[in-house]
Amino acid sequence: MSSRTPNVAVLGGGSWGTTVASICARNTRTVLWSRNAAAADEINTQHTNSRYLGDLPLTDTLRSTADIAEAVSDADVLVMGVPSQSFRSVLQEVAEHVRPWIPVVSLVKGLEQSSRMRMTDIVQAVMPGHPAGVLAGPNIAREVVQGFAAAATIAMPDHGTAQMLQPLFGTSRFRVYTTTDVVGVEVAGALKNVFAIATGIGDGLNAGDNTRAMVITRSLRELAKLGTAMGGQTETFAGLAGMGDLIATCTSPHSRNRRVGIGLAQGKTVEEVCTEMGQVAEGVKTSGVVVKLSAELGVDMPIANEMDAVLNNGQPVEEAYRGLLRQRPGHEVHGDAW
Ligand SMILES: NC(=O)C1=CN([C@@H]2O[C@H](COP(=O)(O)OP(=O)(O)OC[C@H]3O[C@@H](n4cnc5c(N)ncnc54)[C@H](OP(=O)(O)O)[C@@H]3O)[C@@H](O)[C@H]2O)C=CC1
Ligand SMILES: O=C(CO)COP(=O)(O)O
Repeated sequence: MSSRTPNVAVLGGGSWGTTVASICARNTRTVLWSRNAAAADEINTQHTNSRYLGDLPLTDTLRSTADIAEAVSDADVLVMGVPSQSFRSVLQEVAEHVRPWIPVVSLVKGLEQSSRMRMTDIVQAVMPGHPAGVLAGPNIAREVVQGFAAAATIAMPDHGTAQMLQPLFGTSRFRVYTTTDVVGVEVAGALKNVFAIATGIGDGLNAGDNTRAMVITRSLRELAKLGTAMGGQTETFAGLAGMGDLIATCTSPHSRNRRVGIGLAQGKTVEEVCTEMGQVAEGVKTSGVVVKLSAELGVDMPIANEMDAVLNNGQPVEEAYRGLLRQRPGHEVHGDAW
């Protein structure tokens, strides 16, 4: 039996795909696919990805290519790091080149707009038979590349597979825990982005620390209610992928989703903020999916509803906060209202 470590292929050369690939390259042979040939070349020769991570140095053994078939041809693990709305098309493009039954790990924190599907459901639809899971947690990319201590959880349907993957993604400063709650981790990662936009609006309106804490805490409750209704485990929402990531994204100056909220509060349009950033803010598209799912499942989500109204129906941000404040607070734990 071969004792070599598994080969990893990461698809998506943005901030997070590059960061995770750089970590994996410390542990095993890793190839990063970027659709941008110049970016792939820069990673191979300069060991940087300046468009997304400035001059932060990447692991020098990380290899990058713009040829997707080459990237995955001898992969034992496939890692998906393209944004949620491109996830299906990239997977379809690569499916015929991937070895049978290798595990697929999603890094993605979003839901598909057209189908309302989670990324691991898309894996099952496009590549049935491959074990599909997710890596998520409070992980602002540039802080992870810089080597500041952080933690994430890897969720796979089978705990043995999660344990097999754990050492590929972890380092002494990037602590990777394991779980089998794929749904909980995936839903938590997608939903926190919507609430980070809400928090950013509050910050952009200079509402203060108490307001931010109120919005984060009540957001966690909405996130956990929808997450459990979708099949996630309650404990997951109090963990790294739930509360942990909600705190990081709702408070970090680096969060793209929080920056969308701040920009809206400053009078910019969603399009203006997104163009300025030049990076994905998954919460913008996830907001509409969340309200449809919550209506289908009968879960009351006042904050998410207000965000959908702001992002997709042109509601002024001040009116969103006024709308929430008009609601009478009920029982903190058992009540329906926010
Ligand atoms: N950044 C972070 O701190 C974290 C992000 N995430 C999640 O990771 C996922 C990826 O985000 P992130 O890396 O941050 O995004 P970025 O905006 O930084 O980069 C997106 C990358 O995806 C590529 N891409 C976009 N569409 C396609 C497509 N159709 N085909 C091929 N490549 C495509 C872009 O290529 P190009 O450059 O050519 O446009 C770019 O390389 C998101 O779901 C995000 O929520 C999770 C944890 C942390
Ligand atoms: O998911 C993230 C941190 O865990 C990154 O958040 P943003 O996409 O808002 O930057």
